[in-house]
Amino acid sequence: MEESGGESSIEQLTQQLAALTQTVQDLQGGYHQVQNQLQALTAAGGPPASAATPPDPSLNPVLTPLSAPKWGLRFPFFLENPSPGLTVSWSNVVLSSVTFQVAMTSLYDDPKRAETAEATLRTLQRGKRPVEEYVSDFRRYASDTERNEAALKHQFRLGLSNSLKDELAHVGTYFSKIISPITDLTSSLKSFHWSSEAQLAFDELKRRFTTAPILRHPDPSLTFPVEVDASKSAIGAVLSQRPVDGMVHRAQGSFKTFADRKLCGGCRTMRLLQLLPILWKGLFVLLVLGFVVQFLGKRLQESPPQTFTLLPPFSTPSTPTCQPSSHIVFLKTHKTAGSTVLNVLHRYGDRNSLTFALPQKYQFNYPSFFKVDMVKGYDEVNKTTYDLLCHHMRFNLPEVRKLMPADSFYFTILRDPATLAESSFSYYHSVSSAFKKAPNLTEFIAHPTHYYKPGENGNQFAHNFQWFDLGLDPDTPFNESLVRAEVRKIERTFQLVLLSEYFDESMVLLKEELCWDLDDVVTFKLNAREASTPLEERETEMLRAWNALDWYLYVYFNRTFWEKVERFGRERMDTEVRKLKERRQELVEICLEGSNPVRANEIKEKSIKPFQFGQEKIMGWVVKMDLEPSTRAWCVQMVTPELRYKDILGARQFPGAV
Ligand SMILES: Nc1ncnc2c1ncn2[C@@H]1O[C@H](COP(=O)(O)OS(=O)(=O)O)[C@@H](OP(=O)(O)O)[C@H]1O
Repeated sequence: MEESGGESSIEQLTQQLAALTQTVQDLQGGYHQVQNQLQALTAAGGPPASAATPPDPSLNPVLTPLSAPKWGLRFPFFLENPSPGLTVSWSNVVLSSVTFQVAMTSLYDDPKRAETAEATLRTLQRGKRPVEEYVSDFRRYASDTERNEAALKHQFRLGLSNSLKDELAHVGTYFSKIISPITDLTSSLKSFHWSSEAQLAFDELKRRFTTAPILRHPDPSLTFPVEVDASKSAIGAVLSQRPVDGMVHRAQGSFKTFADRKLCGGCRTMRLLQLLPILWKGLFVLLVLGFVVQFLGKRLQESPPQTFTLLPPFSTPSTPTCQPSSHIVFLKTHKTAGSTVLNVLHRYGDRNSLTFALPQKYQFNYPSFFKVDMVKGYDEVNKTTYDLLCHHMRFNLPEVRKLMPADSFYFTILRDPATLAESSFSYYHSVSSAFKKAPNLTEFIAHPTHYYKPGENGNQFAHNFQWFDLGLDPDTPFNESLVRAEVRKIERTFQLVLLSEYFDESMVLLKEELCWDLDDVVTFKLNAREASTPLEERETEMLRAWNALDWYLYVYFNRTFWEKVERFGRERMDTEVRKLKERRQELVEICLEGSNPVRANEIKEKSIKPFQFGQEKIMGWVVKMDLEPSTRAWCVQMVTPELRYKDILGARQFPGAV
């Protein structure tokens, strides 16, 4: 858990518990008041108040741990009416205990509680996003009519997750039919066209989201599922019912943040919508929640902090306005600063316990097309999904979609094909048949077709390299309308295309899109060569002409990049880039010996030595030794080379695997 201010997580948890206990007392007070009013009414001969049915003592709730979480994140406990003969349940422990403390002590001894809570914590740590938050984001977008029109459409364009579709389907009987013109747009088989039907569906959806919900009484004869959710920074529970109409009816919800950052969607205060008829059960829910808070608190206190605490924080966290993304596809193109971007993703996933779709071995069988069976741990039957997919591959969208959640954020990075070709020539000289045949770069530039034959070994490195990585044919003759059509398809898939020449601006846009913090995207340059060969202007032009498909791609996304910067605001971008550079400098001074990268042989620590390949010297960094351990761990993460970090993540994700 991240520290906020000087308050420890356990102190915050204790406060949460105290607040919950207070709420329980309030509920008890409310219940007695209602009882008194009922008695007064009955004594006066008035009609019994149907909304305030007193709890039936025969409805003693039972807490049942589910064998497997049914809806991903949710949720381990159900309250049910017991069958005759059922033995002691936790609820009985809670309800018959003299004090809350006594009840908690008994609960700690229950082995099932520990198992279930641990499983919950594991699932929750994966950082999946609850449907409720998605929906509440939607509501927020939808109600802010003018300004967020584009944002709402964008949400649809990203694709709706299955759980969200489920949730939306419950909003109205014909709802799924209503939105089908929009959900169809997310199909990989169709191109994205915002039709008039989509607009109508969109308007209807918006109307439904912004109209008030209708309250109804819960049915005391039915089950009340308790949905519990927690992350490192918050915990929440919702009591709901799914009566015969099949719709989810939320009865009561509580959401508490442990620290005041970034949980905009969930910063809801306790709402007691239908308090009276469920008073008795509501009381129980809060007791359960209290125990979960205590338990998680104990766990968090026991586990070592995963994030740095002694580095000075960059700035006071701002008021949250968005929800951080944790489902991400990054197409790591070659020789485009992808390793530096990858380090950002490795660190973020590592610190937030996200799951990575990792290659079985070194790479996803590059240069073959990506396939799901190349992913470690992928289970065809259970359709495993992952939070992050970010290692080198030849892109293959239908296969990627099989294992990445529908709401994943797709992005990639491009570089001017001329400088990329210069880097590629030196790096892949020994593995590309075309490069091997050419006596030097100048000769290759002068007569590329003399050396290059399509399909020969390693020749993807020598011609329209980025086009190839994107899953397209690098030897397609240039035809503007066909190329434009392909590029538009790429644009529909990737929400953001970064440029390695504008790396800092790229990181600011990325941070903005993912709703991350500045510290998440601060980097040291990785995988850089000691020296490069400067290109003459004419050579640059010739390399761009030889790689015409890549050049078209680059020019197109250069334009969209700067349009994004315009929308972001030029001045704002300048300010953010300045902050990023300042923070990088600060971290250089904290973490590194010297401010320049060094050759591998000058780095004594084996785990951070840069991987060497090809003719050139690949540079790395020396991390200061005399740092406080958590600060040092942070610094080491920032310079850990790609393959080493991949192995660390693999070992964590598949403990015991060879
Ligand atoms: N922050 C930043 N800004 C600009 N450029 C950067 C940055 N980080 C890495 N680089 C340059 O990217 C080149 C390495 O790219 P990759 O890491 O994608 O290479 S690889 O395909 O993973 O081997 C390599 O380029 P060359 O030095 O020309 O080979 C790096 O210098």
